[in-house]
Amino acid sequence: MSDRAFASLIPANALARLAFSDVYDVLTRRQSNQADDAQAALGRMFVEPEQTCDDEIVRLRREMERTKYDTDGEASETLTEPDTDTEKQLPGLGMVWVGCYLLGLQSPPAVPERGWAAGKGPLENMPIDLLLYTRSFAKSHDISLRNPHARFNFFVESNGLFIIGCSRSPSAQLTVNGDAVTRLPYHLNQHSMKIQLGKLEYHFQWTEFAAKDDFTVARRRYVARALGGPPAASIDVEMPTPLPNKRTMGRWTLGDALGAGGHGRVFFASDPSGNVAAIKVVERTSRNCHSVDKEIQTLQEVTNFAQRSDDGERVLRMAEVMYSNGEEFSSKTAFDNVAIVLKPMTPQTFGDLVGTRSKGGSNGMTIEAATAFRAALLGVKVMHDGRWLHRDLKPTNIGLIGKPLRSVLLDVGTSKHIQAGGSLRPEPGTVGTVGYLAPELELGDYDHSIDIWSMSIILFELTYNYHPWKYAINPWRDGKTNEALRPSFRKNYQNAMDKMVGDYRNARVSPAKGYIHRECSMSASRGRLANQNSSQLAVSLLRW
Ligand SMILES: Nc1ncnc2c1ncn2[C@@H]1O[C@H](COP(=O)(O)OP(=O)(O)OP(=O)(O)O)[C@@H](O)[C@H]1O
Repeated sequence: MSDRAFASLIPANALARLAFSDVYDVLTRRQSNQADDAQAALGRMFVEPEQTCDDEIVRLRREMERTKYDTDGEASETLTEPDTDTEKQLPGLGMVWVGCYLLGLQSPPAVPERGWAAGKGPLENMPIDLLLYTRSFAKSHDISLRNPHARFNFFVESNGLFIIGCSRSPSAQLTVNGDAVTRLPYHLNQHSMKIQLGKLEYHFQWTEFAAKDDFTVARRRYVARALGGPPAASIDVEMPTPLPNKRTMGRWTLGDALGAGGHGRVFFASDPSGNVAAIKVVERTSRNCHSVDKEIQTLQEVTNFAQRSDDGERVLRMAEVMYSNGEEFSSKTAFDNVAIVLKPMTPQTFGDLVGTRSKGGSNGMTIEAATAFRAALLGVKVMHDGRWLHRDLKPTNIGLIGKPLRSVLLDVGTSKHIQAGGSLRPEPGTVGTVGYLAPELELGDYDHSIDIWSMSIILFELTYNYHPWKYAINPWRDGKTNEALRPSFRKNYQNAMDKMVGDYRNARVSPAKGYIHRECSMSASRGRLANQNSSQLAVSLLRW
């Protein structure tokens, strides 16, 4: 089999296997004088070097013989009582060419915009890329499909592969995994899928080569060149090759994990229409069911707010929630799964930007990171203008999507609405991530400036590629071990400030060399830090 084919279509039922063998016989018999299209179709067939005896085909042929005798008015033999002569002919009856059709970019379809056409052939006037059956086979086996019956092609926006029916007629039967496919593309988003064209059944399967980078690179080039798709560099979300071990939730098929947190795992997901989303799968138990329900309620409120006030789509939204055992948690079941569908799915996060150095050897963040940071601040502004506090900003909770990069605030399920001019009481241990949470979040009343604190630490990381201090526990929580870390924290904090102030001169000369605001001299005072200046640091970027 070609090691550069990205997918195969394997005849699954006896009729499809027999049709495959028949096509191969016909094409190889006519090989010397056949048209280029038929030659190309033959090249898309992988065939084992020797014929094999297929028991089901023996049965199929005998059944056909019997029906023929019946319709001809001759006495029929029952299938269970073959005579000895027929037994002797059995191996001959069942001998077929075994193989599959291959889809590969080195053998593109005759008309790339239409994709690989599958149907009856060979025909003089119409190129059929995947020859499923011949004209005479259709007649003798009563196959009435449209011609071509289906096509395979790539979505230009995402490079995902789809199949589409070629006729509006309800009799033009095409199903994938039992779902009827019409004139709308059906995304082939599972490693192995059952495709049925009338009486003919096939297994569609992605190959090992499809999981390699070589394939994705070649696919990008092909889609841009042959289909006039956007240049590879401007694809928002590129469809990954489906994984062999599939997991489905409703209409969604899950792919790789995008991240994991204290409350669940988040997966890439796609649906038959080619939509993509991030799905957070949370295991609900009697211990956490209230916090899960609370997170979903908050996600819904933030989504409602974002739909009204977030035109730039800078804040994550919840599209739907799926419950494995109904919305109410039942104490009879020890646990159930809740799948939260979130949009957009962002292929990257700020976690990927930390550590990327600007080209040319200068210190400081890249222009790309600076632009993304500014965009993230605008997202924070959208939330704050609507009196929402995010409360868990950190590099992995800020997604990046699109070209140019757009920043999206993720993990908004622990956000909190605040009254105008009001403050919130701390609930230590319930929200935020050590390393990014502002001291007052667990010490005293707090307001929106806790998000500015977190953004300032992210800014430091983007600029210098390391976190200014690292502790496993929060120095600003009550408790002896925690409090013992405070002198060390103050020292690290001061070092960070000194570094930033030292770089200030460069930053003023050229913003590309650093983003230190003149007034950014955060100082620790009486156990509570004045983060006013870090907020100015962030605000100054908004003006930049
Ligand atoms: N829409 C999305 N697109 C891409 N990645 C995402 C998306 N939503 C979440 N993630 C990734 O999954 C990670 C975990 O998701 P989330 O933060 O919602 O879970 P969590 O349990 O609340 O995590 P934590 O306890 O660390 O805050 C995120 O940090 C992010 O990297």
